[in-house]
Amino acid sequence: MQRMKTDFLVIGAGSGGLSVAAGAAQMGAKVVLLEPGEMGGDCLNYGCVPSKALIASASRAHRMAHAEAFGVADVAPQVDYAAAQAHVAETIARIAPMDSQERFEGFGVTVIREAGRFVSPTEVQAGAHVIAARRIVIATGSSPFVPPIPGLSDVPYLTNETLWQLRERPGHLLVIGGGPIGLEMAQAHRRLGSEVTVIEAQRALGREDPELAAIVLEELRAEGVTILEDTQARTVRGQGGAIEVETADGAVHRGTHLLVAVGRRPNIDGLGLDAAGIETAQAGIAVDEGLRTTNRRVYAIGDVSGGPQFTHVAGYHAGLVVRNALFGLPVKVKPQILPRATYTAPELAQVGLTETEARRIHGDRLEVIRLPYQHNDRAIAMRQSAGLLKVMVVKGRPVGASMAGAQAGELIGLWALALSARLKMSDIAGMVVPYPTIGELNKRLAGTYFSPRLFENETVKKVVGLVQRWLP
Ligand SMILES: Cc1cc2nc3c(=O)[nH]c(=O)nc-3n(C[C@H](O)[C@H](O)[C@H](O)COP(=O)(O)OP(=O)(O)OC[C@H]3O[C@@H](n4cnc5c(N)ncnc54)[C@H](O)[C@@H]3O)c2cc1C
Ligand SMILES: NC(=O)c1ccc[n+]([C@@H]2O[C@H](COP(=O)([O-])OP(=O)(O)OC[C@H]3O[C@@H](n4cnc5c(N)ncnc54)[C@H](O)[C@@H]3O)[C@@H](O)[C@H]2O)c1
Repeated sequence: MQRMKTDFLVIGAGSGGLSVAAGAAQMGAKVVLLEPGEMGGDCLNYGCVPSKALIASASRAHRMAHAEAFGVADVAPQVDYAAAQAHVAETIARIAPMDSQERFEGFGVTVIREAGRFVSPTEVQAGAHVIAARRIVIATGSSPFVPPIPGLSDVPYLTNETLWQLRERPGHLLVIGGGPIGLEMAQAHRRLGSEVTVIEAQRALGREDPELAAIVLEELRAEGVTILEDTQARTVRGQGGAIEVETADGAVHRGTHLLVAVGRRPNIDGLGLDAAGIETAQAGIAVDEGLRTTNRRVYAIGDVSGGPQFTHVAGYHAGLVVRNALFGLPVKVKPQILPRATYTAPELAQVGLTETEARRIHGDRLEVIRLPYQHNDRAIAMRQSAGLLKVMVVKGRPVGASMAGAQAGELIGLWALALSARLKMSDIAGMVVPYPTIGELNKRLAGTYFSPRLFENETVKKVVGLVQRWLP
């Protein structure tokens, strides 16, 4: 057994762990990083990157098939699914050097390609190494949750870990789960030419503002994705190429392939948390507002800590932990500044409070400012004018923003800044943006907040009248 000592031990080289390791090592700390699987974790290898690459292929196919309105003849795209998956693999390969062992060793990080397991409150065993560390960061992420549906384990099913190995296009893809994974992949496959049926036990995109989710669901349905809501998958049977899902209403849905996307479970098995006095909660490792576990020397970040499961959240957690552990600065997670986006077309994005949450918290003080995309010249030119922005405002400051429409994932960035920097609506209204851009929607929405105050205000009218009388 080889014994080592370090300042920082990071368990898991995904979005969160890599950010901690890079930050801490480049600021002079001694860092050991453990990873038994692929460097880069879920996001690079099985999540964000492959899904967005496949969505890009699907978007190309869709545009070819829907060009006529622009004066360009529609063509039926000849989809080579294996080549689309090769594009996915190439995208991963192009990004992988950023997360590679070599790059991190270049920062001075000791990378050990083994799984870590606590053997005491301050020590972790990884293969033939026992590493004692002053601070330990658990960043082991999450895995697809596979529900105990009778028959599921007897049929070949896909998850986000195996979908990217598929080389034959599914003739009919059945998807259990209408969350972001299910719907992003449902639309991508439909656009690449598969029949797609989504089976959702409750409401599809159930975490989102229902009015905005409806805009996305309407488009997916219009493109031919069958989305069944309030429909629970009860049993699964069949074999590769001929799979049946029976739902609670007794209906039988037949397809060639099955994708299971019903949420995630935290990667805590085999970590030996008991040996370190680390407790778990329902959704993952229990942490306080500063991401410390019940063992004060150990932090948990990213998906395994049970909060919102996004790459940018894992990265944000990493920044807080580095600040706290290296400089002793107090840190606190601010859930209200964390955005999210679902990359369907149209996109769906959220930061801060939804309308329902804001109404519950702020009651009558809440103003909801709405702006449909149909007023945006660029959206009209691109025939992408289906969409809606809603911003929740209290006393002149935004407390939440929700939107569905083209580039919503880009538009939400400004509201994420507004919430984190506590900007006022007047700051957004005062910004000048280039014409014609989709981004003008943000400024125009802020203008909509002020228009009744300026244009329907008798005092303003009197002041203007007076000033005009005195001006030469
Ligand atoms: C299909 C899909 C699409 C997604 N799309 C997006 C998106 O568009 N945008 C977005 O923000 N998020 C997206 N996500 C979520 C995002 O991938 C995760 O939130 C993010 O990867 C979490 O980072 P993490 O560091 O917590 O975990 P991960 O990135 O999963 O890294 C955890 C690492 O820990 C390793 N590990 C596990 N156990 C051990 C152990 N005992 N010892 C050492 N190492 C261990 C794992 O092998 C893994 O490499 C998507 C997820 C999926 C599944
Ligand atoms: N664009 C992005 O940022 C992005 C994309 C994909 C995934 N992610 C992350 O990954 C996480 C996991 O995504 P997900 O879509 O797997 O999970 P999810 O929890 O968001 O959605 C799963 C859905 O499956 C449904 N469900 C559960 N059991 C079912 C059953 N037996 N039959 C039918 N439906 C059932 C649930 O009601 C829920 O709507 C997301 O919450 C998100 O944090 C992010």
